[in-house]
Amino acid sequence: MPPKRKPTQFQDQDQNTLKQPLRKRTRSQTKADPSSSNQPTSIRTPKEDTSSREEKTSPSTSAATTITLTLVRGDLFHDPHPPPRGALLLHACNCTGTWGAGIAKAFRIQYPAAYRAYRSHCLDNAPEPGSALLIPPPSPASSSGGSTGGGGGGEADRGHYIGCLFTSRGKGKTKDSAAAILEATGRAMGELVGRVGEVGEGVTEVRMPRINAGLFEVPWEETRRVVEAVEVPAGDSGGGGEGGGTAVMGRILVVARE
Ligand SMILES: Nc1ncnc2c1ncn2[C@@H]1O[C@H](COP(=O)(O)OP(=O)(O)OC[C@H]2O[C@H](OP(=O)(O)O)[C@H](O)[C@@H]2O)[C@@H](O)[C@H]1O
Repeated sequence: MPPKRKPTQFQDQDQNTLKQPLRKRTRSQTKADPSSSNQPTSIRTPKEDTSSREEKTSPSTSAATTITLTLVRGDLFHDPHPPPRGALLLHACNCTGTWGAGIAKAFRIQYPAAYRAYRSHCLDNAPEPGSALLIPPPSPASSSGGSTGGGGGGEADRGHYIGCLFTSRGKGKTKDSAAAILEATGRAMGELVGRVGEVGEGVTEVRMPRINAGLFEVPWEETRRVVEAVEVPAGDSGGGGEGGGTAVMGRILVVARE
């Protein structure tokens, strides 16, 4: 049952001051996830001055926990430090099966096995906007097979999960409207929270770029409000590890290049 979304009770903290980048790591036992045979798991249904300081934006506190976004300036794949093993990297995807430009293209080059999993999912299952796909780290064998001009074998060593948020059916000129993208973003994030709670006990931290803010042309503030209204079930820290499970989805690092 995906977590509900609360009406946006967005409380901007000091929007214009960014502090030092995060240094903290969320360490957890990185256990192999027994339920993932390296197969992606799909889900049906359904900042601001970015100088090199961090801005914590969190919604008003209430009994229910919602996602907190922490903005840091830098490059998703390198700052504030390279993603540790078990990191979950999210990005906004179209449903057509292509990561053709922007950060999606960088993902395709650096995570060729994940790209193949995403593409197969699109071709085989025709995902709808508002769904999400959680792709576990590949096994060494599967990530060496084939490449889309990418980083090849390093993918398995890095041990990163890739999270695809299907926020628009189309891309480029056929992308969905901003309103539709925002609506799909909330649902997709909610579904991903649920999925990470079910099979993501190996996830050590979650990071993403300012999704939808570039090629999808949706103002970042709008996406941020939607994401910070997504509920995260309190207390579930996954399969007994030090991290992982639903709780890790409660604190997402947003790495903004500009
Ligand atoms: N290394 C990096 N580190 C940190 N931030 C980085 C970065 N590289 C770029 N950014 C910034 O991250 C924001 C969103 O980056 P994007 O504009 O790419 O994505 P979007 O979410 O708006 O749109 C998705 C569609 O774009 C793709 O292209 P195709 O349709 O395949 O052709 C997909 O497949 C979808 O369809 C922008 O602020 C970029 O400046």
